[in-house]
Amino acid sequence: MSQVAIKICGVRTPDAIDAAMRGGASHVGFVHFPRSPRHLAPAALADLAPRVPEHVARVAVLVDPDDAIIDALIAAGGLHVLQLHGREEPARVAAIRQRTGLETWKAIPVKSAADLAAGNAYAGAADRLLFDAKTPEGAALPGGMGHRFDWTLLAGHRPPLPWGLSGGLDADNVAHALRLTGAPLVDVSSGVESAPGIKDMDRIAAFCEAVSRC
Ligand SMILES: O=C(O)c1ccccc1NCC(=O)[C@H](O)[C@H](O)COP(=O)(O)O
Repeated sequence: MSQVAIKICGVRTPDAIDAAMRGGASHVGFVHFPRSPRHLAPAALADLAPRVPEHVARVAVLVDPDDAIIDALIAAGGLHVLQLHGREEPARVAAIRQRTGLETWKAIPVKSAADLAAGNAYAGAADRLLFDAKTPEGAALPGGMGHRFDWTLLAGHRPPLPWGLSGGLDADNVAHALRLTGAPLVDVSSGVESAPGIKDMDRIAAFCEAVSRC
């Protein structure tokens, strides 16, 4: 049985949550970013969140959020984790973590080896780094685009805080990614969808199955 934690990100429907639960996901991610096909407003989150069992972490994915939207999402979603996916500096991450008392993750966009080092500045500010593929300049979204980075960059990298791997993962490549990186947590969105924002239950099952075999 795999010890690797699984986050299914960008869920918008009860059946996607149920599929993630059947697959043994440890985290489900709710995206709040109006330009995203996965965007959920607080009211929609409030409808969906109770579907997630208590032992599974509800993660809000946010881009440079202000305190008001953080508070609205926490009130709506009974959140366990805030995933900051914008340009939040360490001081802002630390302030959000301190103010909310929630586990706080910082996404680190990666294209080259130099990008990995940017994560080190978040030691003491964040609870976890999420190494994700850097999306192209001018892209509509800072994540959730199915891009991957060179996973060999992570071989031998020892981040100073817990971490996870994200970006372009799917059922066919996740075992390879885990062999190369040894990631303790994997995060997927597009790779378990049939179209942007549309989760595919069979792909969720296949992804979780592939991770569980590792
Ligand atoms: O998924 C989105 O639409 C999104 C929008 C704005 C900021 C972050 C977003 N997603 C972040 C995630 O956690 C994704 O799971 C991660 O980037 C991996 O996505 P994918 O490559 O599609 O698996």
